[in-house]
Amino acid sequence: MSNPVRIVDVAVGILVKPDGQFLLGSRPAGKPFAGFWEFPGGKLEAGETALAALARELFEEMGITVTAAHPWLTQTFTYPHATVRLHFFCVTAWQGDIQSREGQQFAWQANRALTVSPILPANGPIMRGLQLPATLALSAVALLGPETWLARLEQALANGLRWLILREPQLDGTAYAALAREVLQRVRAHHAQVFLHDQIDLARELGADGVHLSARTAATLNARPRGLDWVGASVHNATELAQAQRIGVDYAIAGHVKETTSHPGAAPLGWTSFAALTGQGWPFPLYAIGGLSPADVAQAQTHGAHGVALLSGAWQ
Ligand SMILES: Nc1nc2c([nH]c(=O)n2[C@@H]2O[C@H](COP(=O)(O)OP(=O)(O)OP(=O)(O)O)[C@@H](O)[C@H]2O)c(=O)[nH]1
Ligand SMILES: [Mg+2]
Repeated sequence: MSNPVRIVDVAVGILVKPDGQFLLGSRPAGKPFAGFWEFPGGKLEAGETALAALARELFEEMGITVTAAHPWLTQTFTYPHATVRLHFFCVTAWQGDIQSREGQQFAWQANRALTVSPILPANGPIMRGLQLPATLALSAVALLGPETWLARLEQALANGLRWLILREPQLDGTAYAALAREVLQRVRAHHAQVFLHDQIDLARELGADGVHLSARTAATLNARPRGLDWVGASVHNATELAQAQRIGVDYAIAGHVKETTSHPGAAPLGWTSFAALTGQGWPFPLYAIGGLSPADVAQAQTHGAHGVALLSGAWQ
């Protein structure tokens, strides 16, 4: 008789400092993968929620009391010894000094400059997800006209804009390609990243950082487009999220959350339905979109988002 696969639920905490550094700990001797680096956390007990397990484990392992944490993403990974479902949380505030209660070492790490290794095998996509900024901007040529928007773009770059999706469905192929060339040149000077919208071949040709897929285009793909660093998708429901997962996106944008002038008449999801979607546990970070501003980041995160995607809100 074959046993059904038993899934071990694990709550994992990514302690993040305001400067973006996060904490890794070394796995104590005697456990599987001893000496590997991981985020603190451990298995859920019977009847326990992931958030309660997180608080208990972080207190047991490091003596801190979690005071602010939001769900981030969920990864399922099969090891030789077990299949684990890792419920990752971003922990942004805690009380107490971090103590090594299990003989583990701790190290604050900066993304893309890890000084410790090896990391637990399941955690690769996590490191990538941690590179994503809290706000993504969508271009607004249609809204503001090319000159005003390019001027606002310069301003936003000077103010720290890092990721831009160039989405201008009103432009024909030639005009879009010309804009993409211009924007890539400007944005590069600021070490920000540009994603082209639905234009996979053009993104490769121009060396853009990635492609952002409409839900409609994502639905036509069987696999992640090759040769691009980043692939994201827009989604509106669980079916589209499942398709995004199938093709292996790095992030998704879900909405729209509030009423927005760009989708007049379409009923907004609202935060409750948004949280129900994120709560299904997707293996990539999710951004909320639709009538949002940078001030909505914290609220989006309490509803399971990584951050917010902004259209008009990015250019004010
Ligand atoms: N804590 C933690 N566990 C992870 C991470 N990534 C990952 O694959 N795991 C896996 O999750 C599983 C459970 O984690 P754990 O060993 O910390 O569980 P625990 O604290 O309850 O330990 P215990 O059973 O000895 O009491 C292990 O199979 C571990 O390999 C991670 O970043 N942090
Ligand atoms: Mg543990």
